[in-house]
Amino acid sequence: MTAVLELRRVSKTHGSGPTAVHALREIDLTVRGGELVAVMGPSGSGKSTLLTIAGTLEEPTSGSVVITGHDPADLSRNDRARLRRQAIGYVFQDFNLLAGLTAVENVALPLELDGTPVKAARAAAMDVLAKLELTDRAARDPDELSGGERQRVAIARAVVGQRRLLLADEPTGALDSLSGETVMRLLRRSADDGVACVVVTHDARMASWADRVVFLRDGRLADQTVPGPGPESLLTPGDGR
Ligand SMILES: Nc1ncnc2c1ncn2[C@@H]1O[C@H](COP(=O)(O)OP(=O)(O)OP(=O)(O)O)[C@@H](O)[C@H]1O
Repeated sequence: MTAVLELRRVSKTHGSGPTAVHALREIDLTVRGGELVAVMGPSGSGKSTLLTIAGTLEEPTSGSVVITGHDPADLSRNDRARLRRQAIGYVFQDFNLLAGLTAVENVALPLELDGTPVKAARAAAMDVLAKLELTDRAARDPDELSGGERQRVAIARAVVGQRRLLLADEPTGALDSLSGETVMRLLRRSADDGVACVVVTHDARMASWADRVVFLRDGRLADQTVPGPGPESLLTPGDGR
């Protein structure tokens, strides 16, 4: 499969001088369609920064980002916004579902914003919700759903349409382990359908769903492993193996 996301020597520095924070240092990372990559590392190691830069929500201080062959820095504001809407799906820990819109309206929204007629957008949204076994929750408002259901709706919204890249920041963090497994299974299924998925997680069990785990330490890519048969293989990265 071709590369969907390429980070080339990406660095991000906040501020300057002695108080500068080097959130990322010369990160090289390529994620292909069909691949699920987990990003792990201690608090403050740069995981969220990596995700927001990969999602074009923030610009690197140096280095380049290529998404489906485009460097967002070379695109006009409008084209960058289109790339963001059409090619990239985001799942955040706090879901970000809009209150006052039903589940299906939330999922259809990105398509409608992009000009898909309402009826077609709702039909596509219902298809995705059905895949996530949420058909009977489609007409509910977010506050009438459980945490796990809300997270599945957020994933449905992230994958609706022809997204090539799915970025998830601690998508299982607020969930019990059963709901967390469901979310990881969905991300796995998206990857198996050809989407490039990057998921930040603290949880080695969740990372064991990935094809590859990258470890960040102090903004550097410290290690990469392929999950073994059990999650315990991820618990001691970089231990001299
Ligand atoms: N806007 C900002 N201004 C200054 N420093 C920032 C800013 N955003 C992030 N940082 C710093 O950059 C570093 C990396 O932050 P980031 O949020 O990417 O870490 P993380 O690995 O996601 O952490 P956590 O696991 O706690 O969410 C941290 O030291 C953080 O304090």
